[in-house]
Amino acid sequence: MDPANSVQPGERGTEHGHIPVDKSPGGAQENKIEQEKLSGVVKSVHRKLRRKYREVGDFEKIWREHCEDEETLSEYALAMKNLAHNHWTKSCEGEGRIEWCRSVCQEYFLDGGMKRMLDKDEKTARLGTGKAPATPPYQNNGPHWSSLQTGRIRLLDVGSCFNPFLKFDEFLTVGIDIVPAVESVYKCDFLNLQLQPPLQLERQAVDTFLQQLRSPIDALPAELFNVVVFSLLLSYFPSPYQRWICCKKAHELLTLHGLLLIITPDSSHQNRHAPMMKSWRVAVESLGFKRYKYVKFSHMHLIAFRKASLQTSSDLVSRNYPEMLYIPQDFNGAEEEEDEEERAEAPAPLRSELEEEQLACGFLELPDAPYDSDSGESQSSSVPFQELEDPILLQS
Ligand SMILES: C[S@@+](CC[C@H](N)C(=O)[O-])C[C@H]1O[C@@H](n2cnc3c(N)ncnc32)[C@H](O)[C@@H]1O
Repeated sequence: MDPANSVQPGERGTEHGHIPVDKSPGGAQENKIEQEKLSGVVKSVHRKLRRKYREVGDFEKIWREHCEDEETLSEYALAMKNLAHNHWTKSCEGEGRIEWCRSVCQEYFLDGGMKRMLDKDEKTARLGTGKAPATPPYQNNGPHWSSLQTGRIRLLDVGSCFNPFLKFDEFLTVGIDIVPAVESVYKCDFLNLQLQPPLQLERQAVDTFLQQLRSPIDALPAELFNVVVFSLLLSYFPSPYQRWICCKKAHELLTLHGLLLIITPDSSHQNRHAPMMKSWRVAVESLGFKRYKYVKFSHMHLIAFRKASLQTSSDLVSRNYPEMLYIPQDFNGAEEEEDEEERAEAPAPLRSELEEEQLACGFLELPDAPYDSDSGESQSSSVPFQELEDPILLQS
């Protein structure tokens, strides 16, 4: 039986559908080979997109062709689902990106985090002007902070693949993907999603609207979601402009004070790509967000932004904000990509335990970044959900 085709935990109405991983010595070896094969499929799609972007330059054309390549897309979707369900269970447990998203939402919407942030904003405004704002921020036209304690948190998971949030009752989850790996995810190209005026409906009616969505989704009303998740999405795109379009759309789709959760792969030490993270922060905040949380796990950055304003302030004439959403691979030349391709095709050398762990996180690591055990020890597994000191990002 192809494990990727069996019932999985992300499916509507199913739970605990994990395929047991064969832990016998021979089985472990086979698992490893299988895992390498799967992460190879995923990585090669990313590489191919980057190569085409380098050669052709027109990201819209490349994207159109990519979305028409159904064979590659289906292979990718199956590989991704299989990796997540059957191979990332043990080694990456401390790296639970989905659990991190869940805990941030819990703290922000249900345990008073949003109220604390709004009180802080009010205090800052008071200090700035010397008087209290005419309307306290949480009584503006966004949702009253306490109203989110009833009702479910409306969550849009972009690039959902296997719908990992569906199993959590506190969310009314809408998973979208260009190639859904499970039936409960709606087919939708977020880059080309049309935005409509916001619904003028009561909460209950909005929930009903969301529960009645049908695949494919081509358009959605603005200000519909409390949370938008980009988990391992932005690095899929070869162009920073595509990442920018996504963040801008997320801003429009969120209710005031809603959260944008961005998870992006990076296996290096926290400080190695700190300038990149700072650059992302400036770009995303220019859209009307404020950073709420940041944490570095050993294989990824996890950032929560809250929509602090309905307006965006990005003046694209004075600063090239889209370019600020770069990733290290954007600067790879053809040669570096070819080297990577060759390395991927070469027979697997013997690996240390550490390298095995990195492999378990498959395609996550950035190409030039050696794993740094300091970061793993001090930032990840032991305190996975705590905000950690982030000296560089705090400097702006
Ligand atoms: C690396 S996978 C991440 C899957 C999942 N979010 C996770 O964290 O494991 C990236 C996913 O984004 C999807 N994707 C890429 N571009 C997209 C777009 N424009 N609209 C919707 N989904 C997209 C891909 O098909 C793929 O399933």
